[in-house]
Formats: sequence, C-alpha cells, structure tokens
Amino acid sequence: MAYDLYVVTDEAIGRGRTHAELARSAVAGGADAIQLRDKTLSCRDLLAAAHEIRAVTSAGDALFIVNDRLDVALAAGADGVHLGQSDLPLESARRIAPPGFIIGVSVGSVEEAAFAVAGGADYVALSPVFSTGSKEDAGSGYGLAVLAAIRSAVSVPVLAIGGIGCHNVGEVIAAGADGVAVISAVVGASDVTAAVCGLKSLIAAAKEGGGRR
Ligand SMILES: Cc1ncc(COP(=O)(O)OP(=O)(O)O)c(N)n1
Ligand SMILES: Cc1nc(C(=O)O)sc1CCOP(=O)(O)O
Ligand SMILES: [Mg+2]
Repeated sequence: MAYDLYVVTDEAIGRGRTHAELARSAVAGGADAIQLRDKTLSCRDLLAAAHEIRAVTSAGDALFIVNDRLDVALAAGADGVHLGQSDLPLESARRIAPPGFIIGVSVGSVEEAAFAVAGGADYVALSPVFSTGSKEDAGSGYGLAVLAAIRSAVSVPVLAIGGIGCHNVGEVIAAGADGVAVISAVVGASDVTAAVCGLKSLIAAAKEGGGRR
C-alpha cells in the first residue's frame, strides 16, 4: 500500500467544490489515497458522498478511506477507516471489519503508535506534526523528532498530518514519514490537480534523495 500522498477532503475550505469533485481532481493529480472527512453531514448524505468517492477512487486506482465512520466505510465499500484516539477502539473495529480492510490510527507518541500497531493498525499517523488551522482541537505539533522516533519504533507505514505543504514536505519525509496526509495544501488550492502533482514530485525527490522507501 503506497501512502505517499493522502488527501483528506474538506468542503469547508474546498472553494465551493464537493467532496467528490475534490477527490476527482486529487486522483487526477496522482493522489495515492483519499479520505472522506466531514463532521457536518447526516449519515445518509455522508454515505452518498462516500459512494461517489468510491467510484472516483476505484476508477483512478487510489485507496479510499473514511474518517471516523466504520459503518459508512463498510456500506460504501471503502478500503478502510481512519480512527482517532477517541473514536471506535481499534479492537472493536477489527472485529467488525472484513479481512484486508485498512484501519489507520492517529497517534501522538511512540507509546500510542506501538499500542496501535500491537492492536493491528495498518498505518499510524502522527497527528499533528505541525500546528494547523484546519482542525480546531489539533493542538500544537509534536514535531519531527517524535516522527523520527515513531518511524524507528514501528514496522507499519508512518504518516504525518498537520500543517504540511510544499514548504516543509521534504523535511517530513526526510524525518522518516512514509507519506503525508494533507487538507489545505490541496483542497484549499485553486488547482487541486496541480497541487497534488507538485506535492507528489517533492515527496518523490525527498525519498530519492534520502534513500527512503
Ligand atoms: C490520516 C489522518 N490522520 C489523522 C487524522 C485525525 O483523526 P482524528 O484524530 O480521529 O481526528 P478527526 O479527523 O476525526 O477530527 C485523520 N483524520 N486522518
Ligand atoms: C484532520 C486533521 N487531524 C489532525 C490531527 O492532529 O489529528 S490535523 C488535521 C488537519 C490537517 O489539515 P492541514 O493539512 O490543512 O493542516
Ligand atoms: Mg476521528
């Protein structure tokens, strides 16, 4: 599973574009994964958006992950779900999910990362690595040293999210991230496809330069 660039959709900063429109443009630019994240929609409307993104990601060979909602992820045939520390416990989700279903977990420390991996997480995401305005309760960033420590401690893909853009993605990869998850750097851009292309190029260069996977 390649997670180089994982785009999280957000209509609130998407310049009037829908989740599906944002996903379509991001996949066109080469996004490896799309996450549907929306705390405002009804379950029915979230499922409708999920079905649309499932169609877009299947056509474009990108992974489709749903934030928080395992029920919606399963109903839409998504590839996985992303769970935070206060969401459905990983153990409970794994008991319900089918074999091969991807479960990603937000972590803020080596300890949380090790616990998530021991519980069967398929990837972990340092959340946040830098401070961000895209999530009110994200808190200040944990930083690159914690990212490097998590990379050294676990065997699953390690992502980072929070305040990542063209200006700092290289150092995030150099610090050990296998990939990055972004919102505003892509969905806040006037040209989503070009923003994805730019980030993908920077990630590839950083991995090539640092001999990373
Ligand atoms: C890839 C990725 N990493 C972290 C998060 C944050 O998830 P969570 O801690 O559950 O917070 P909310 O996104 O639910 O507000 C994420 N969504 N995706
Ligand atoms: C969805 C999310 N979760 C975070 C966490 O720390 O748990 S930070 C974040 C938002 C990331 O947006 P941007 O790429 O615009 O900084
Ligand atoms: Mg959550």
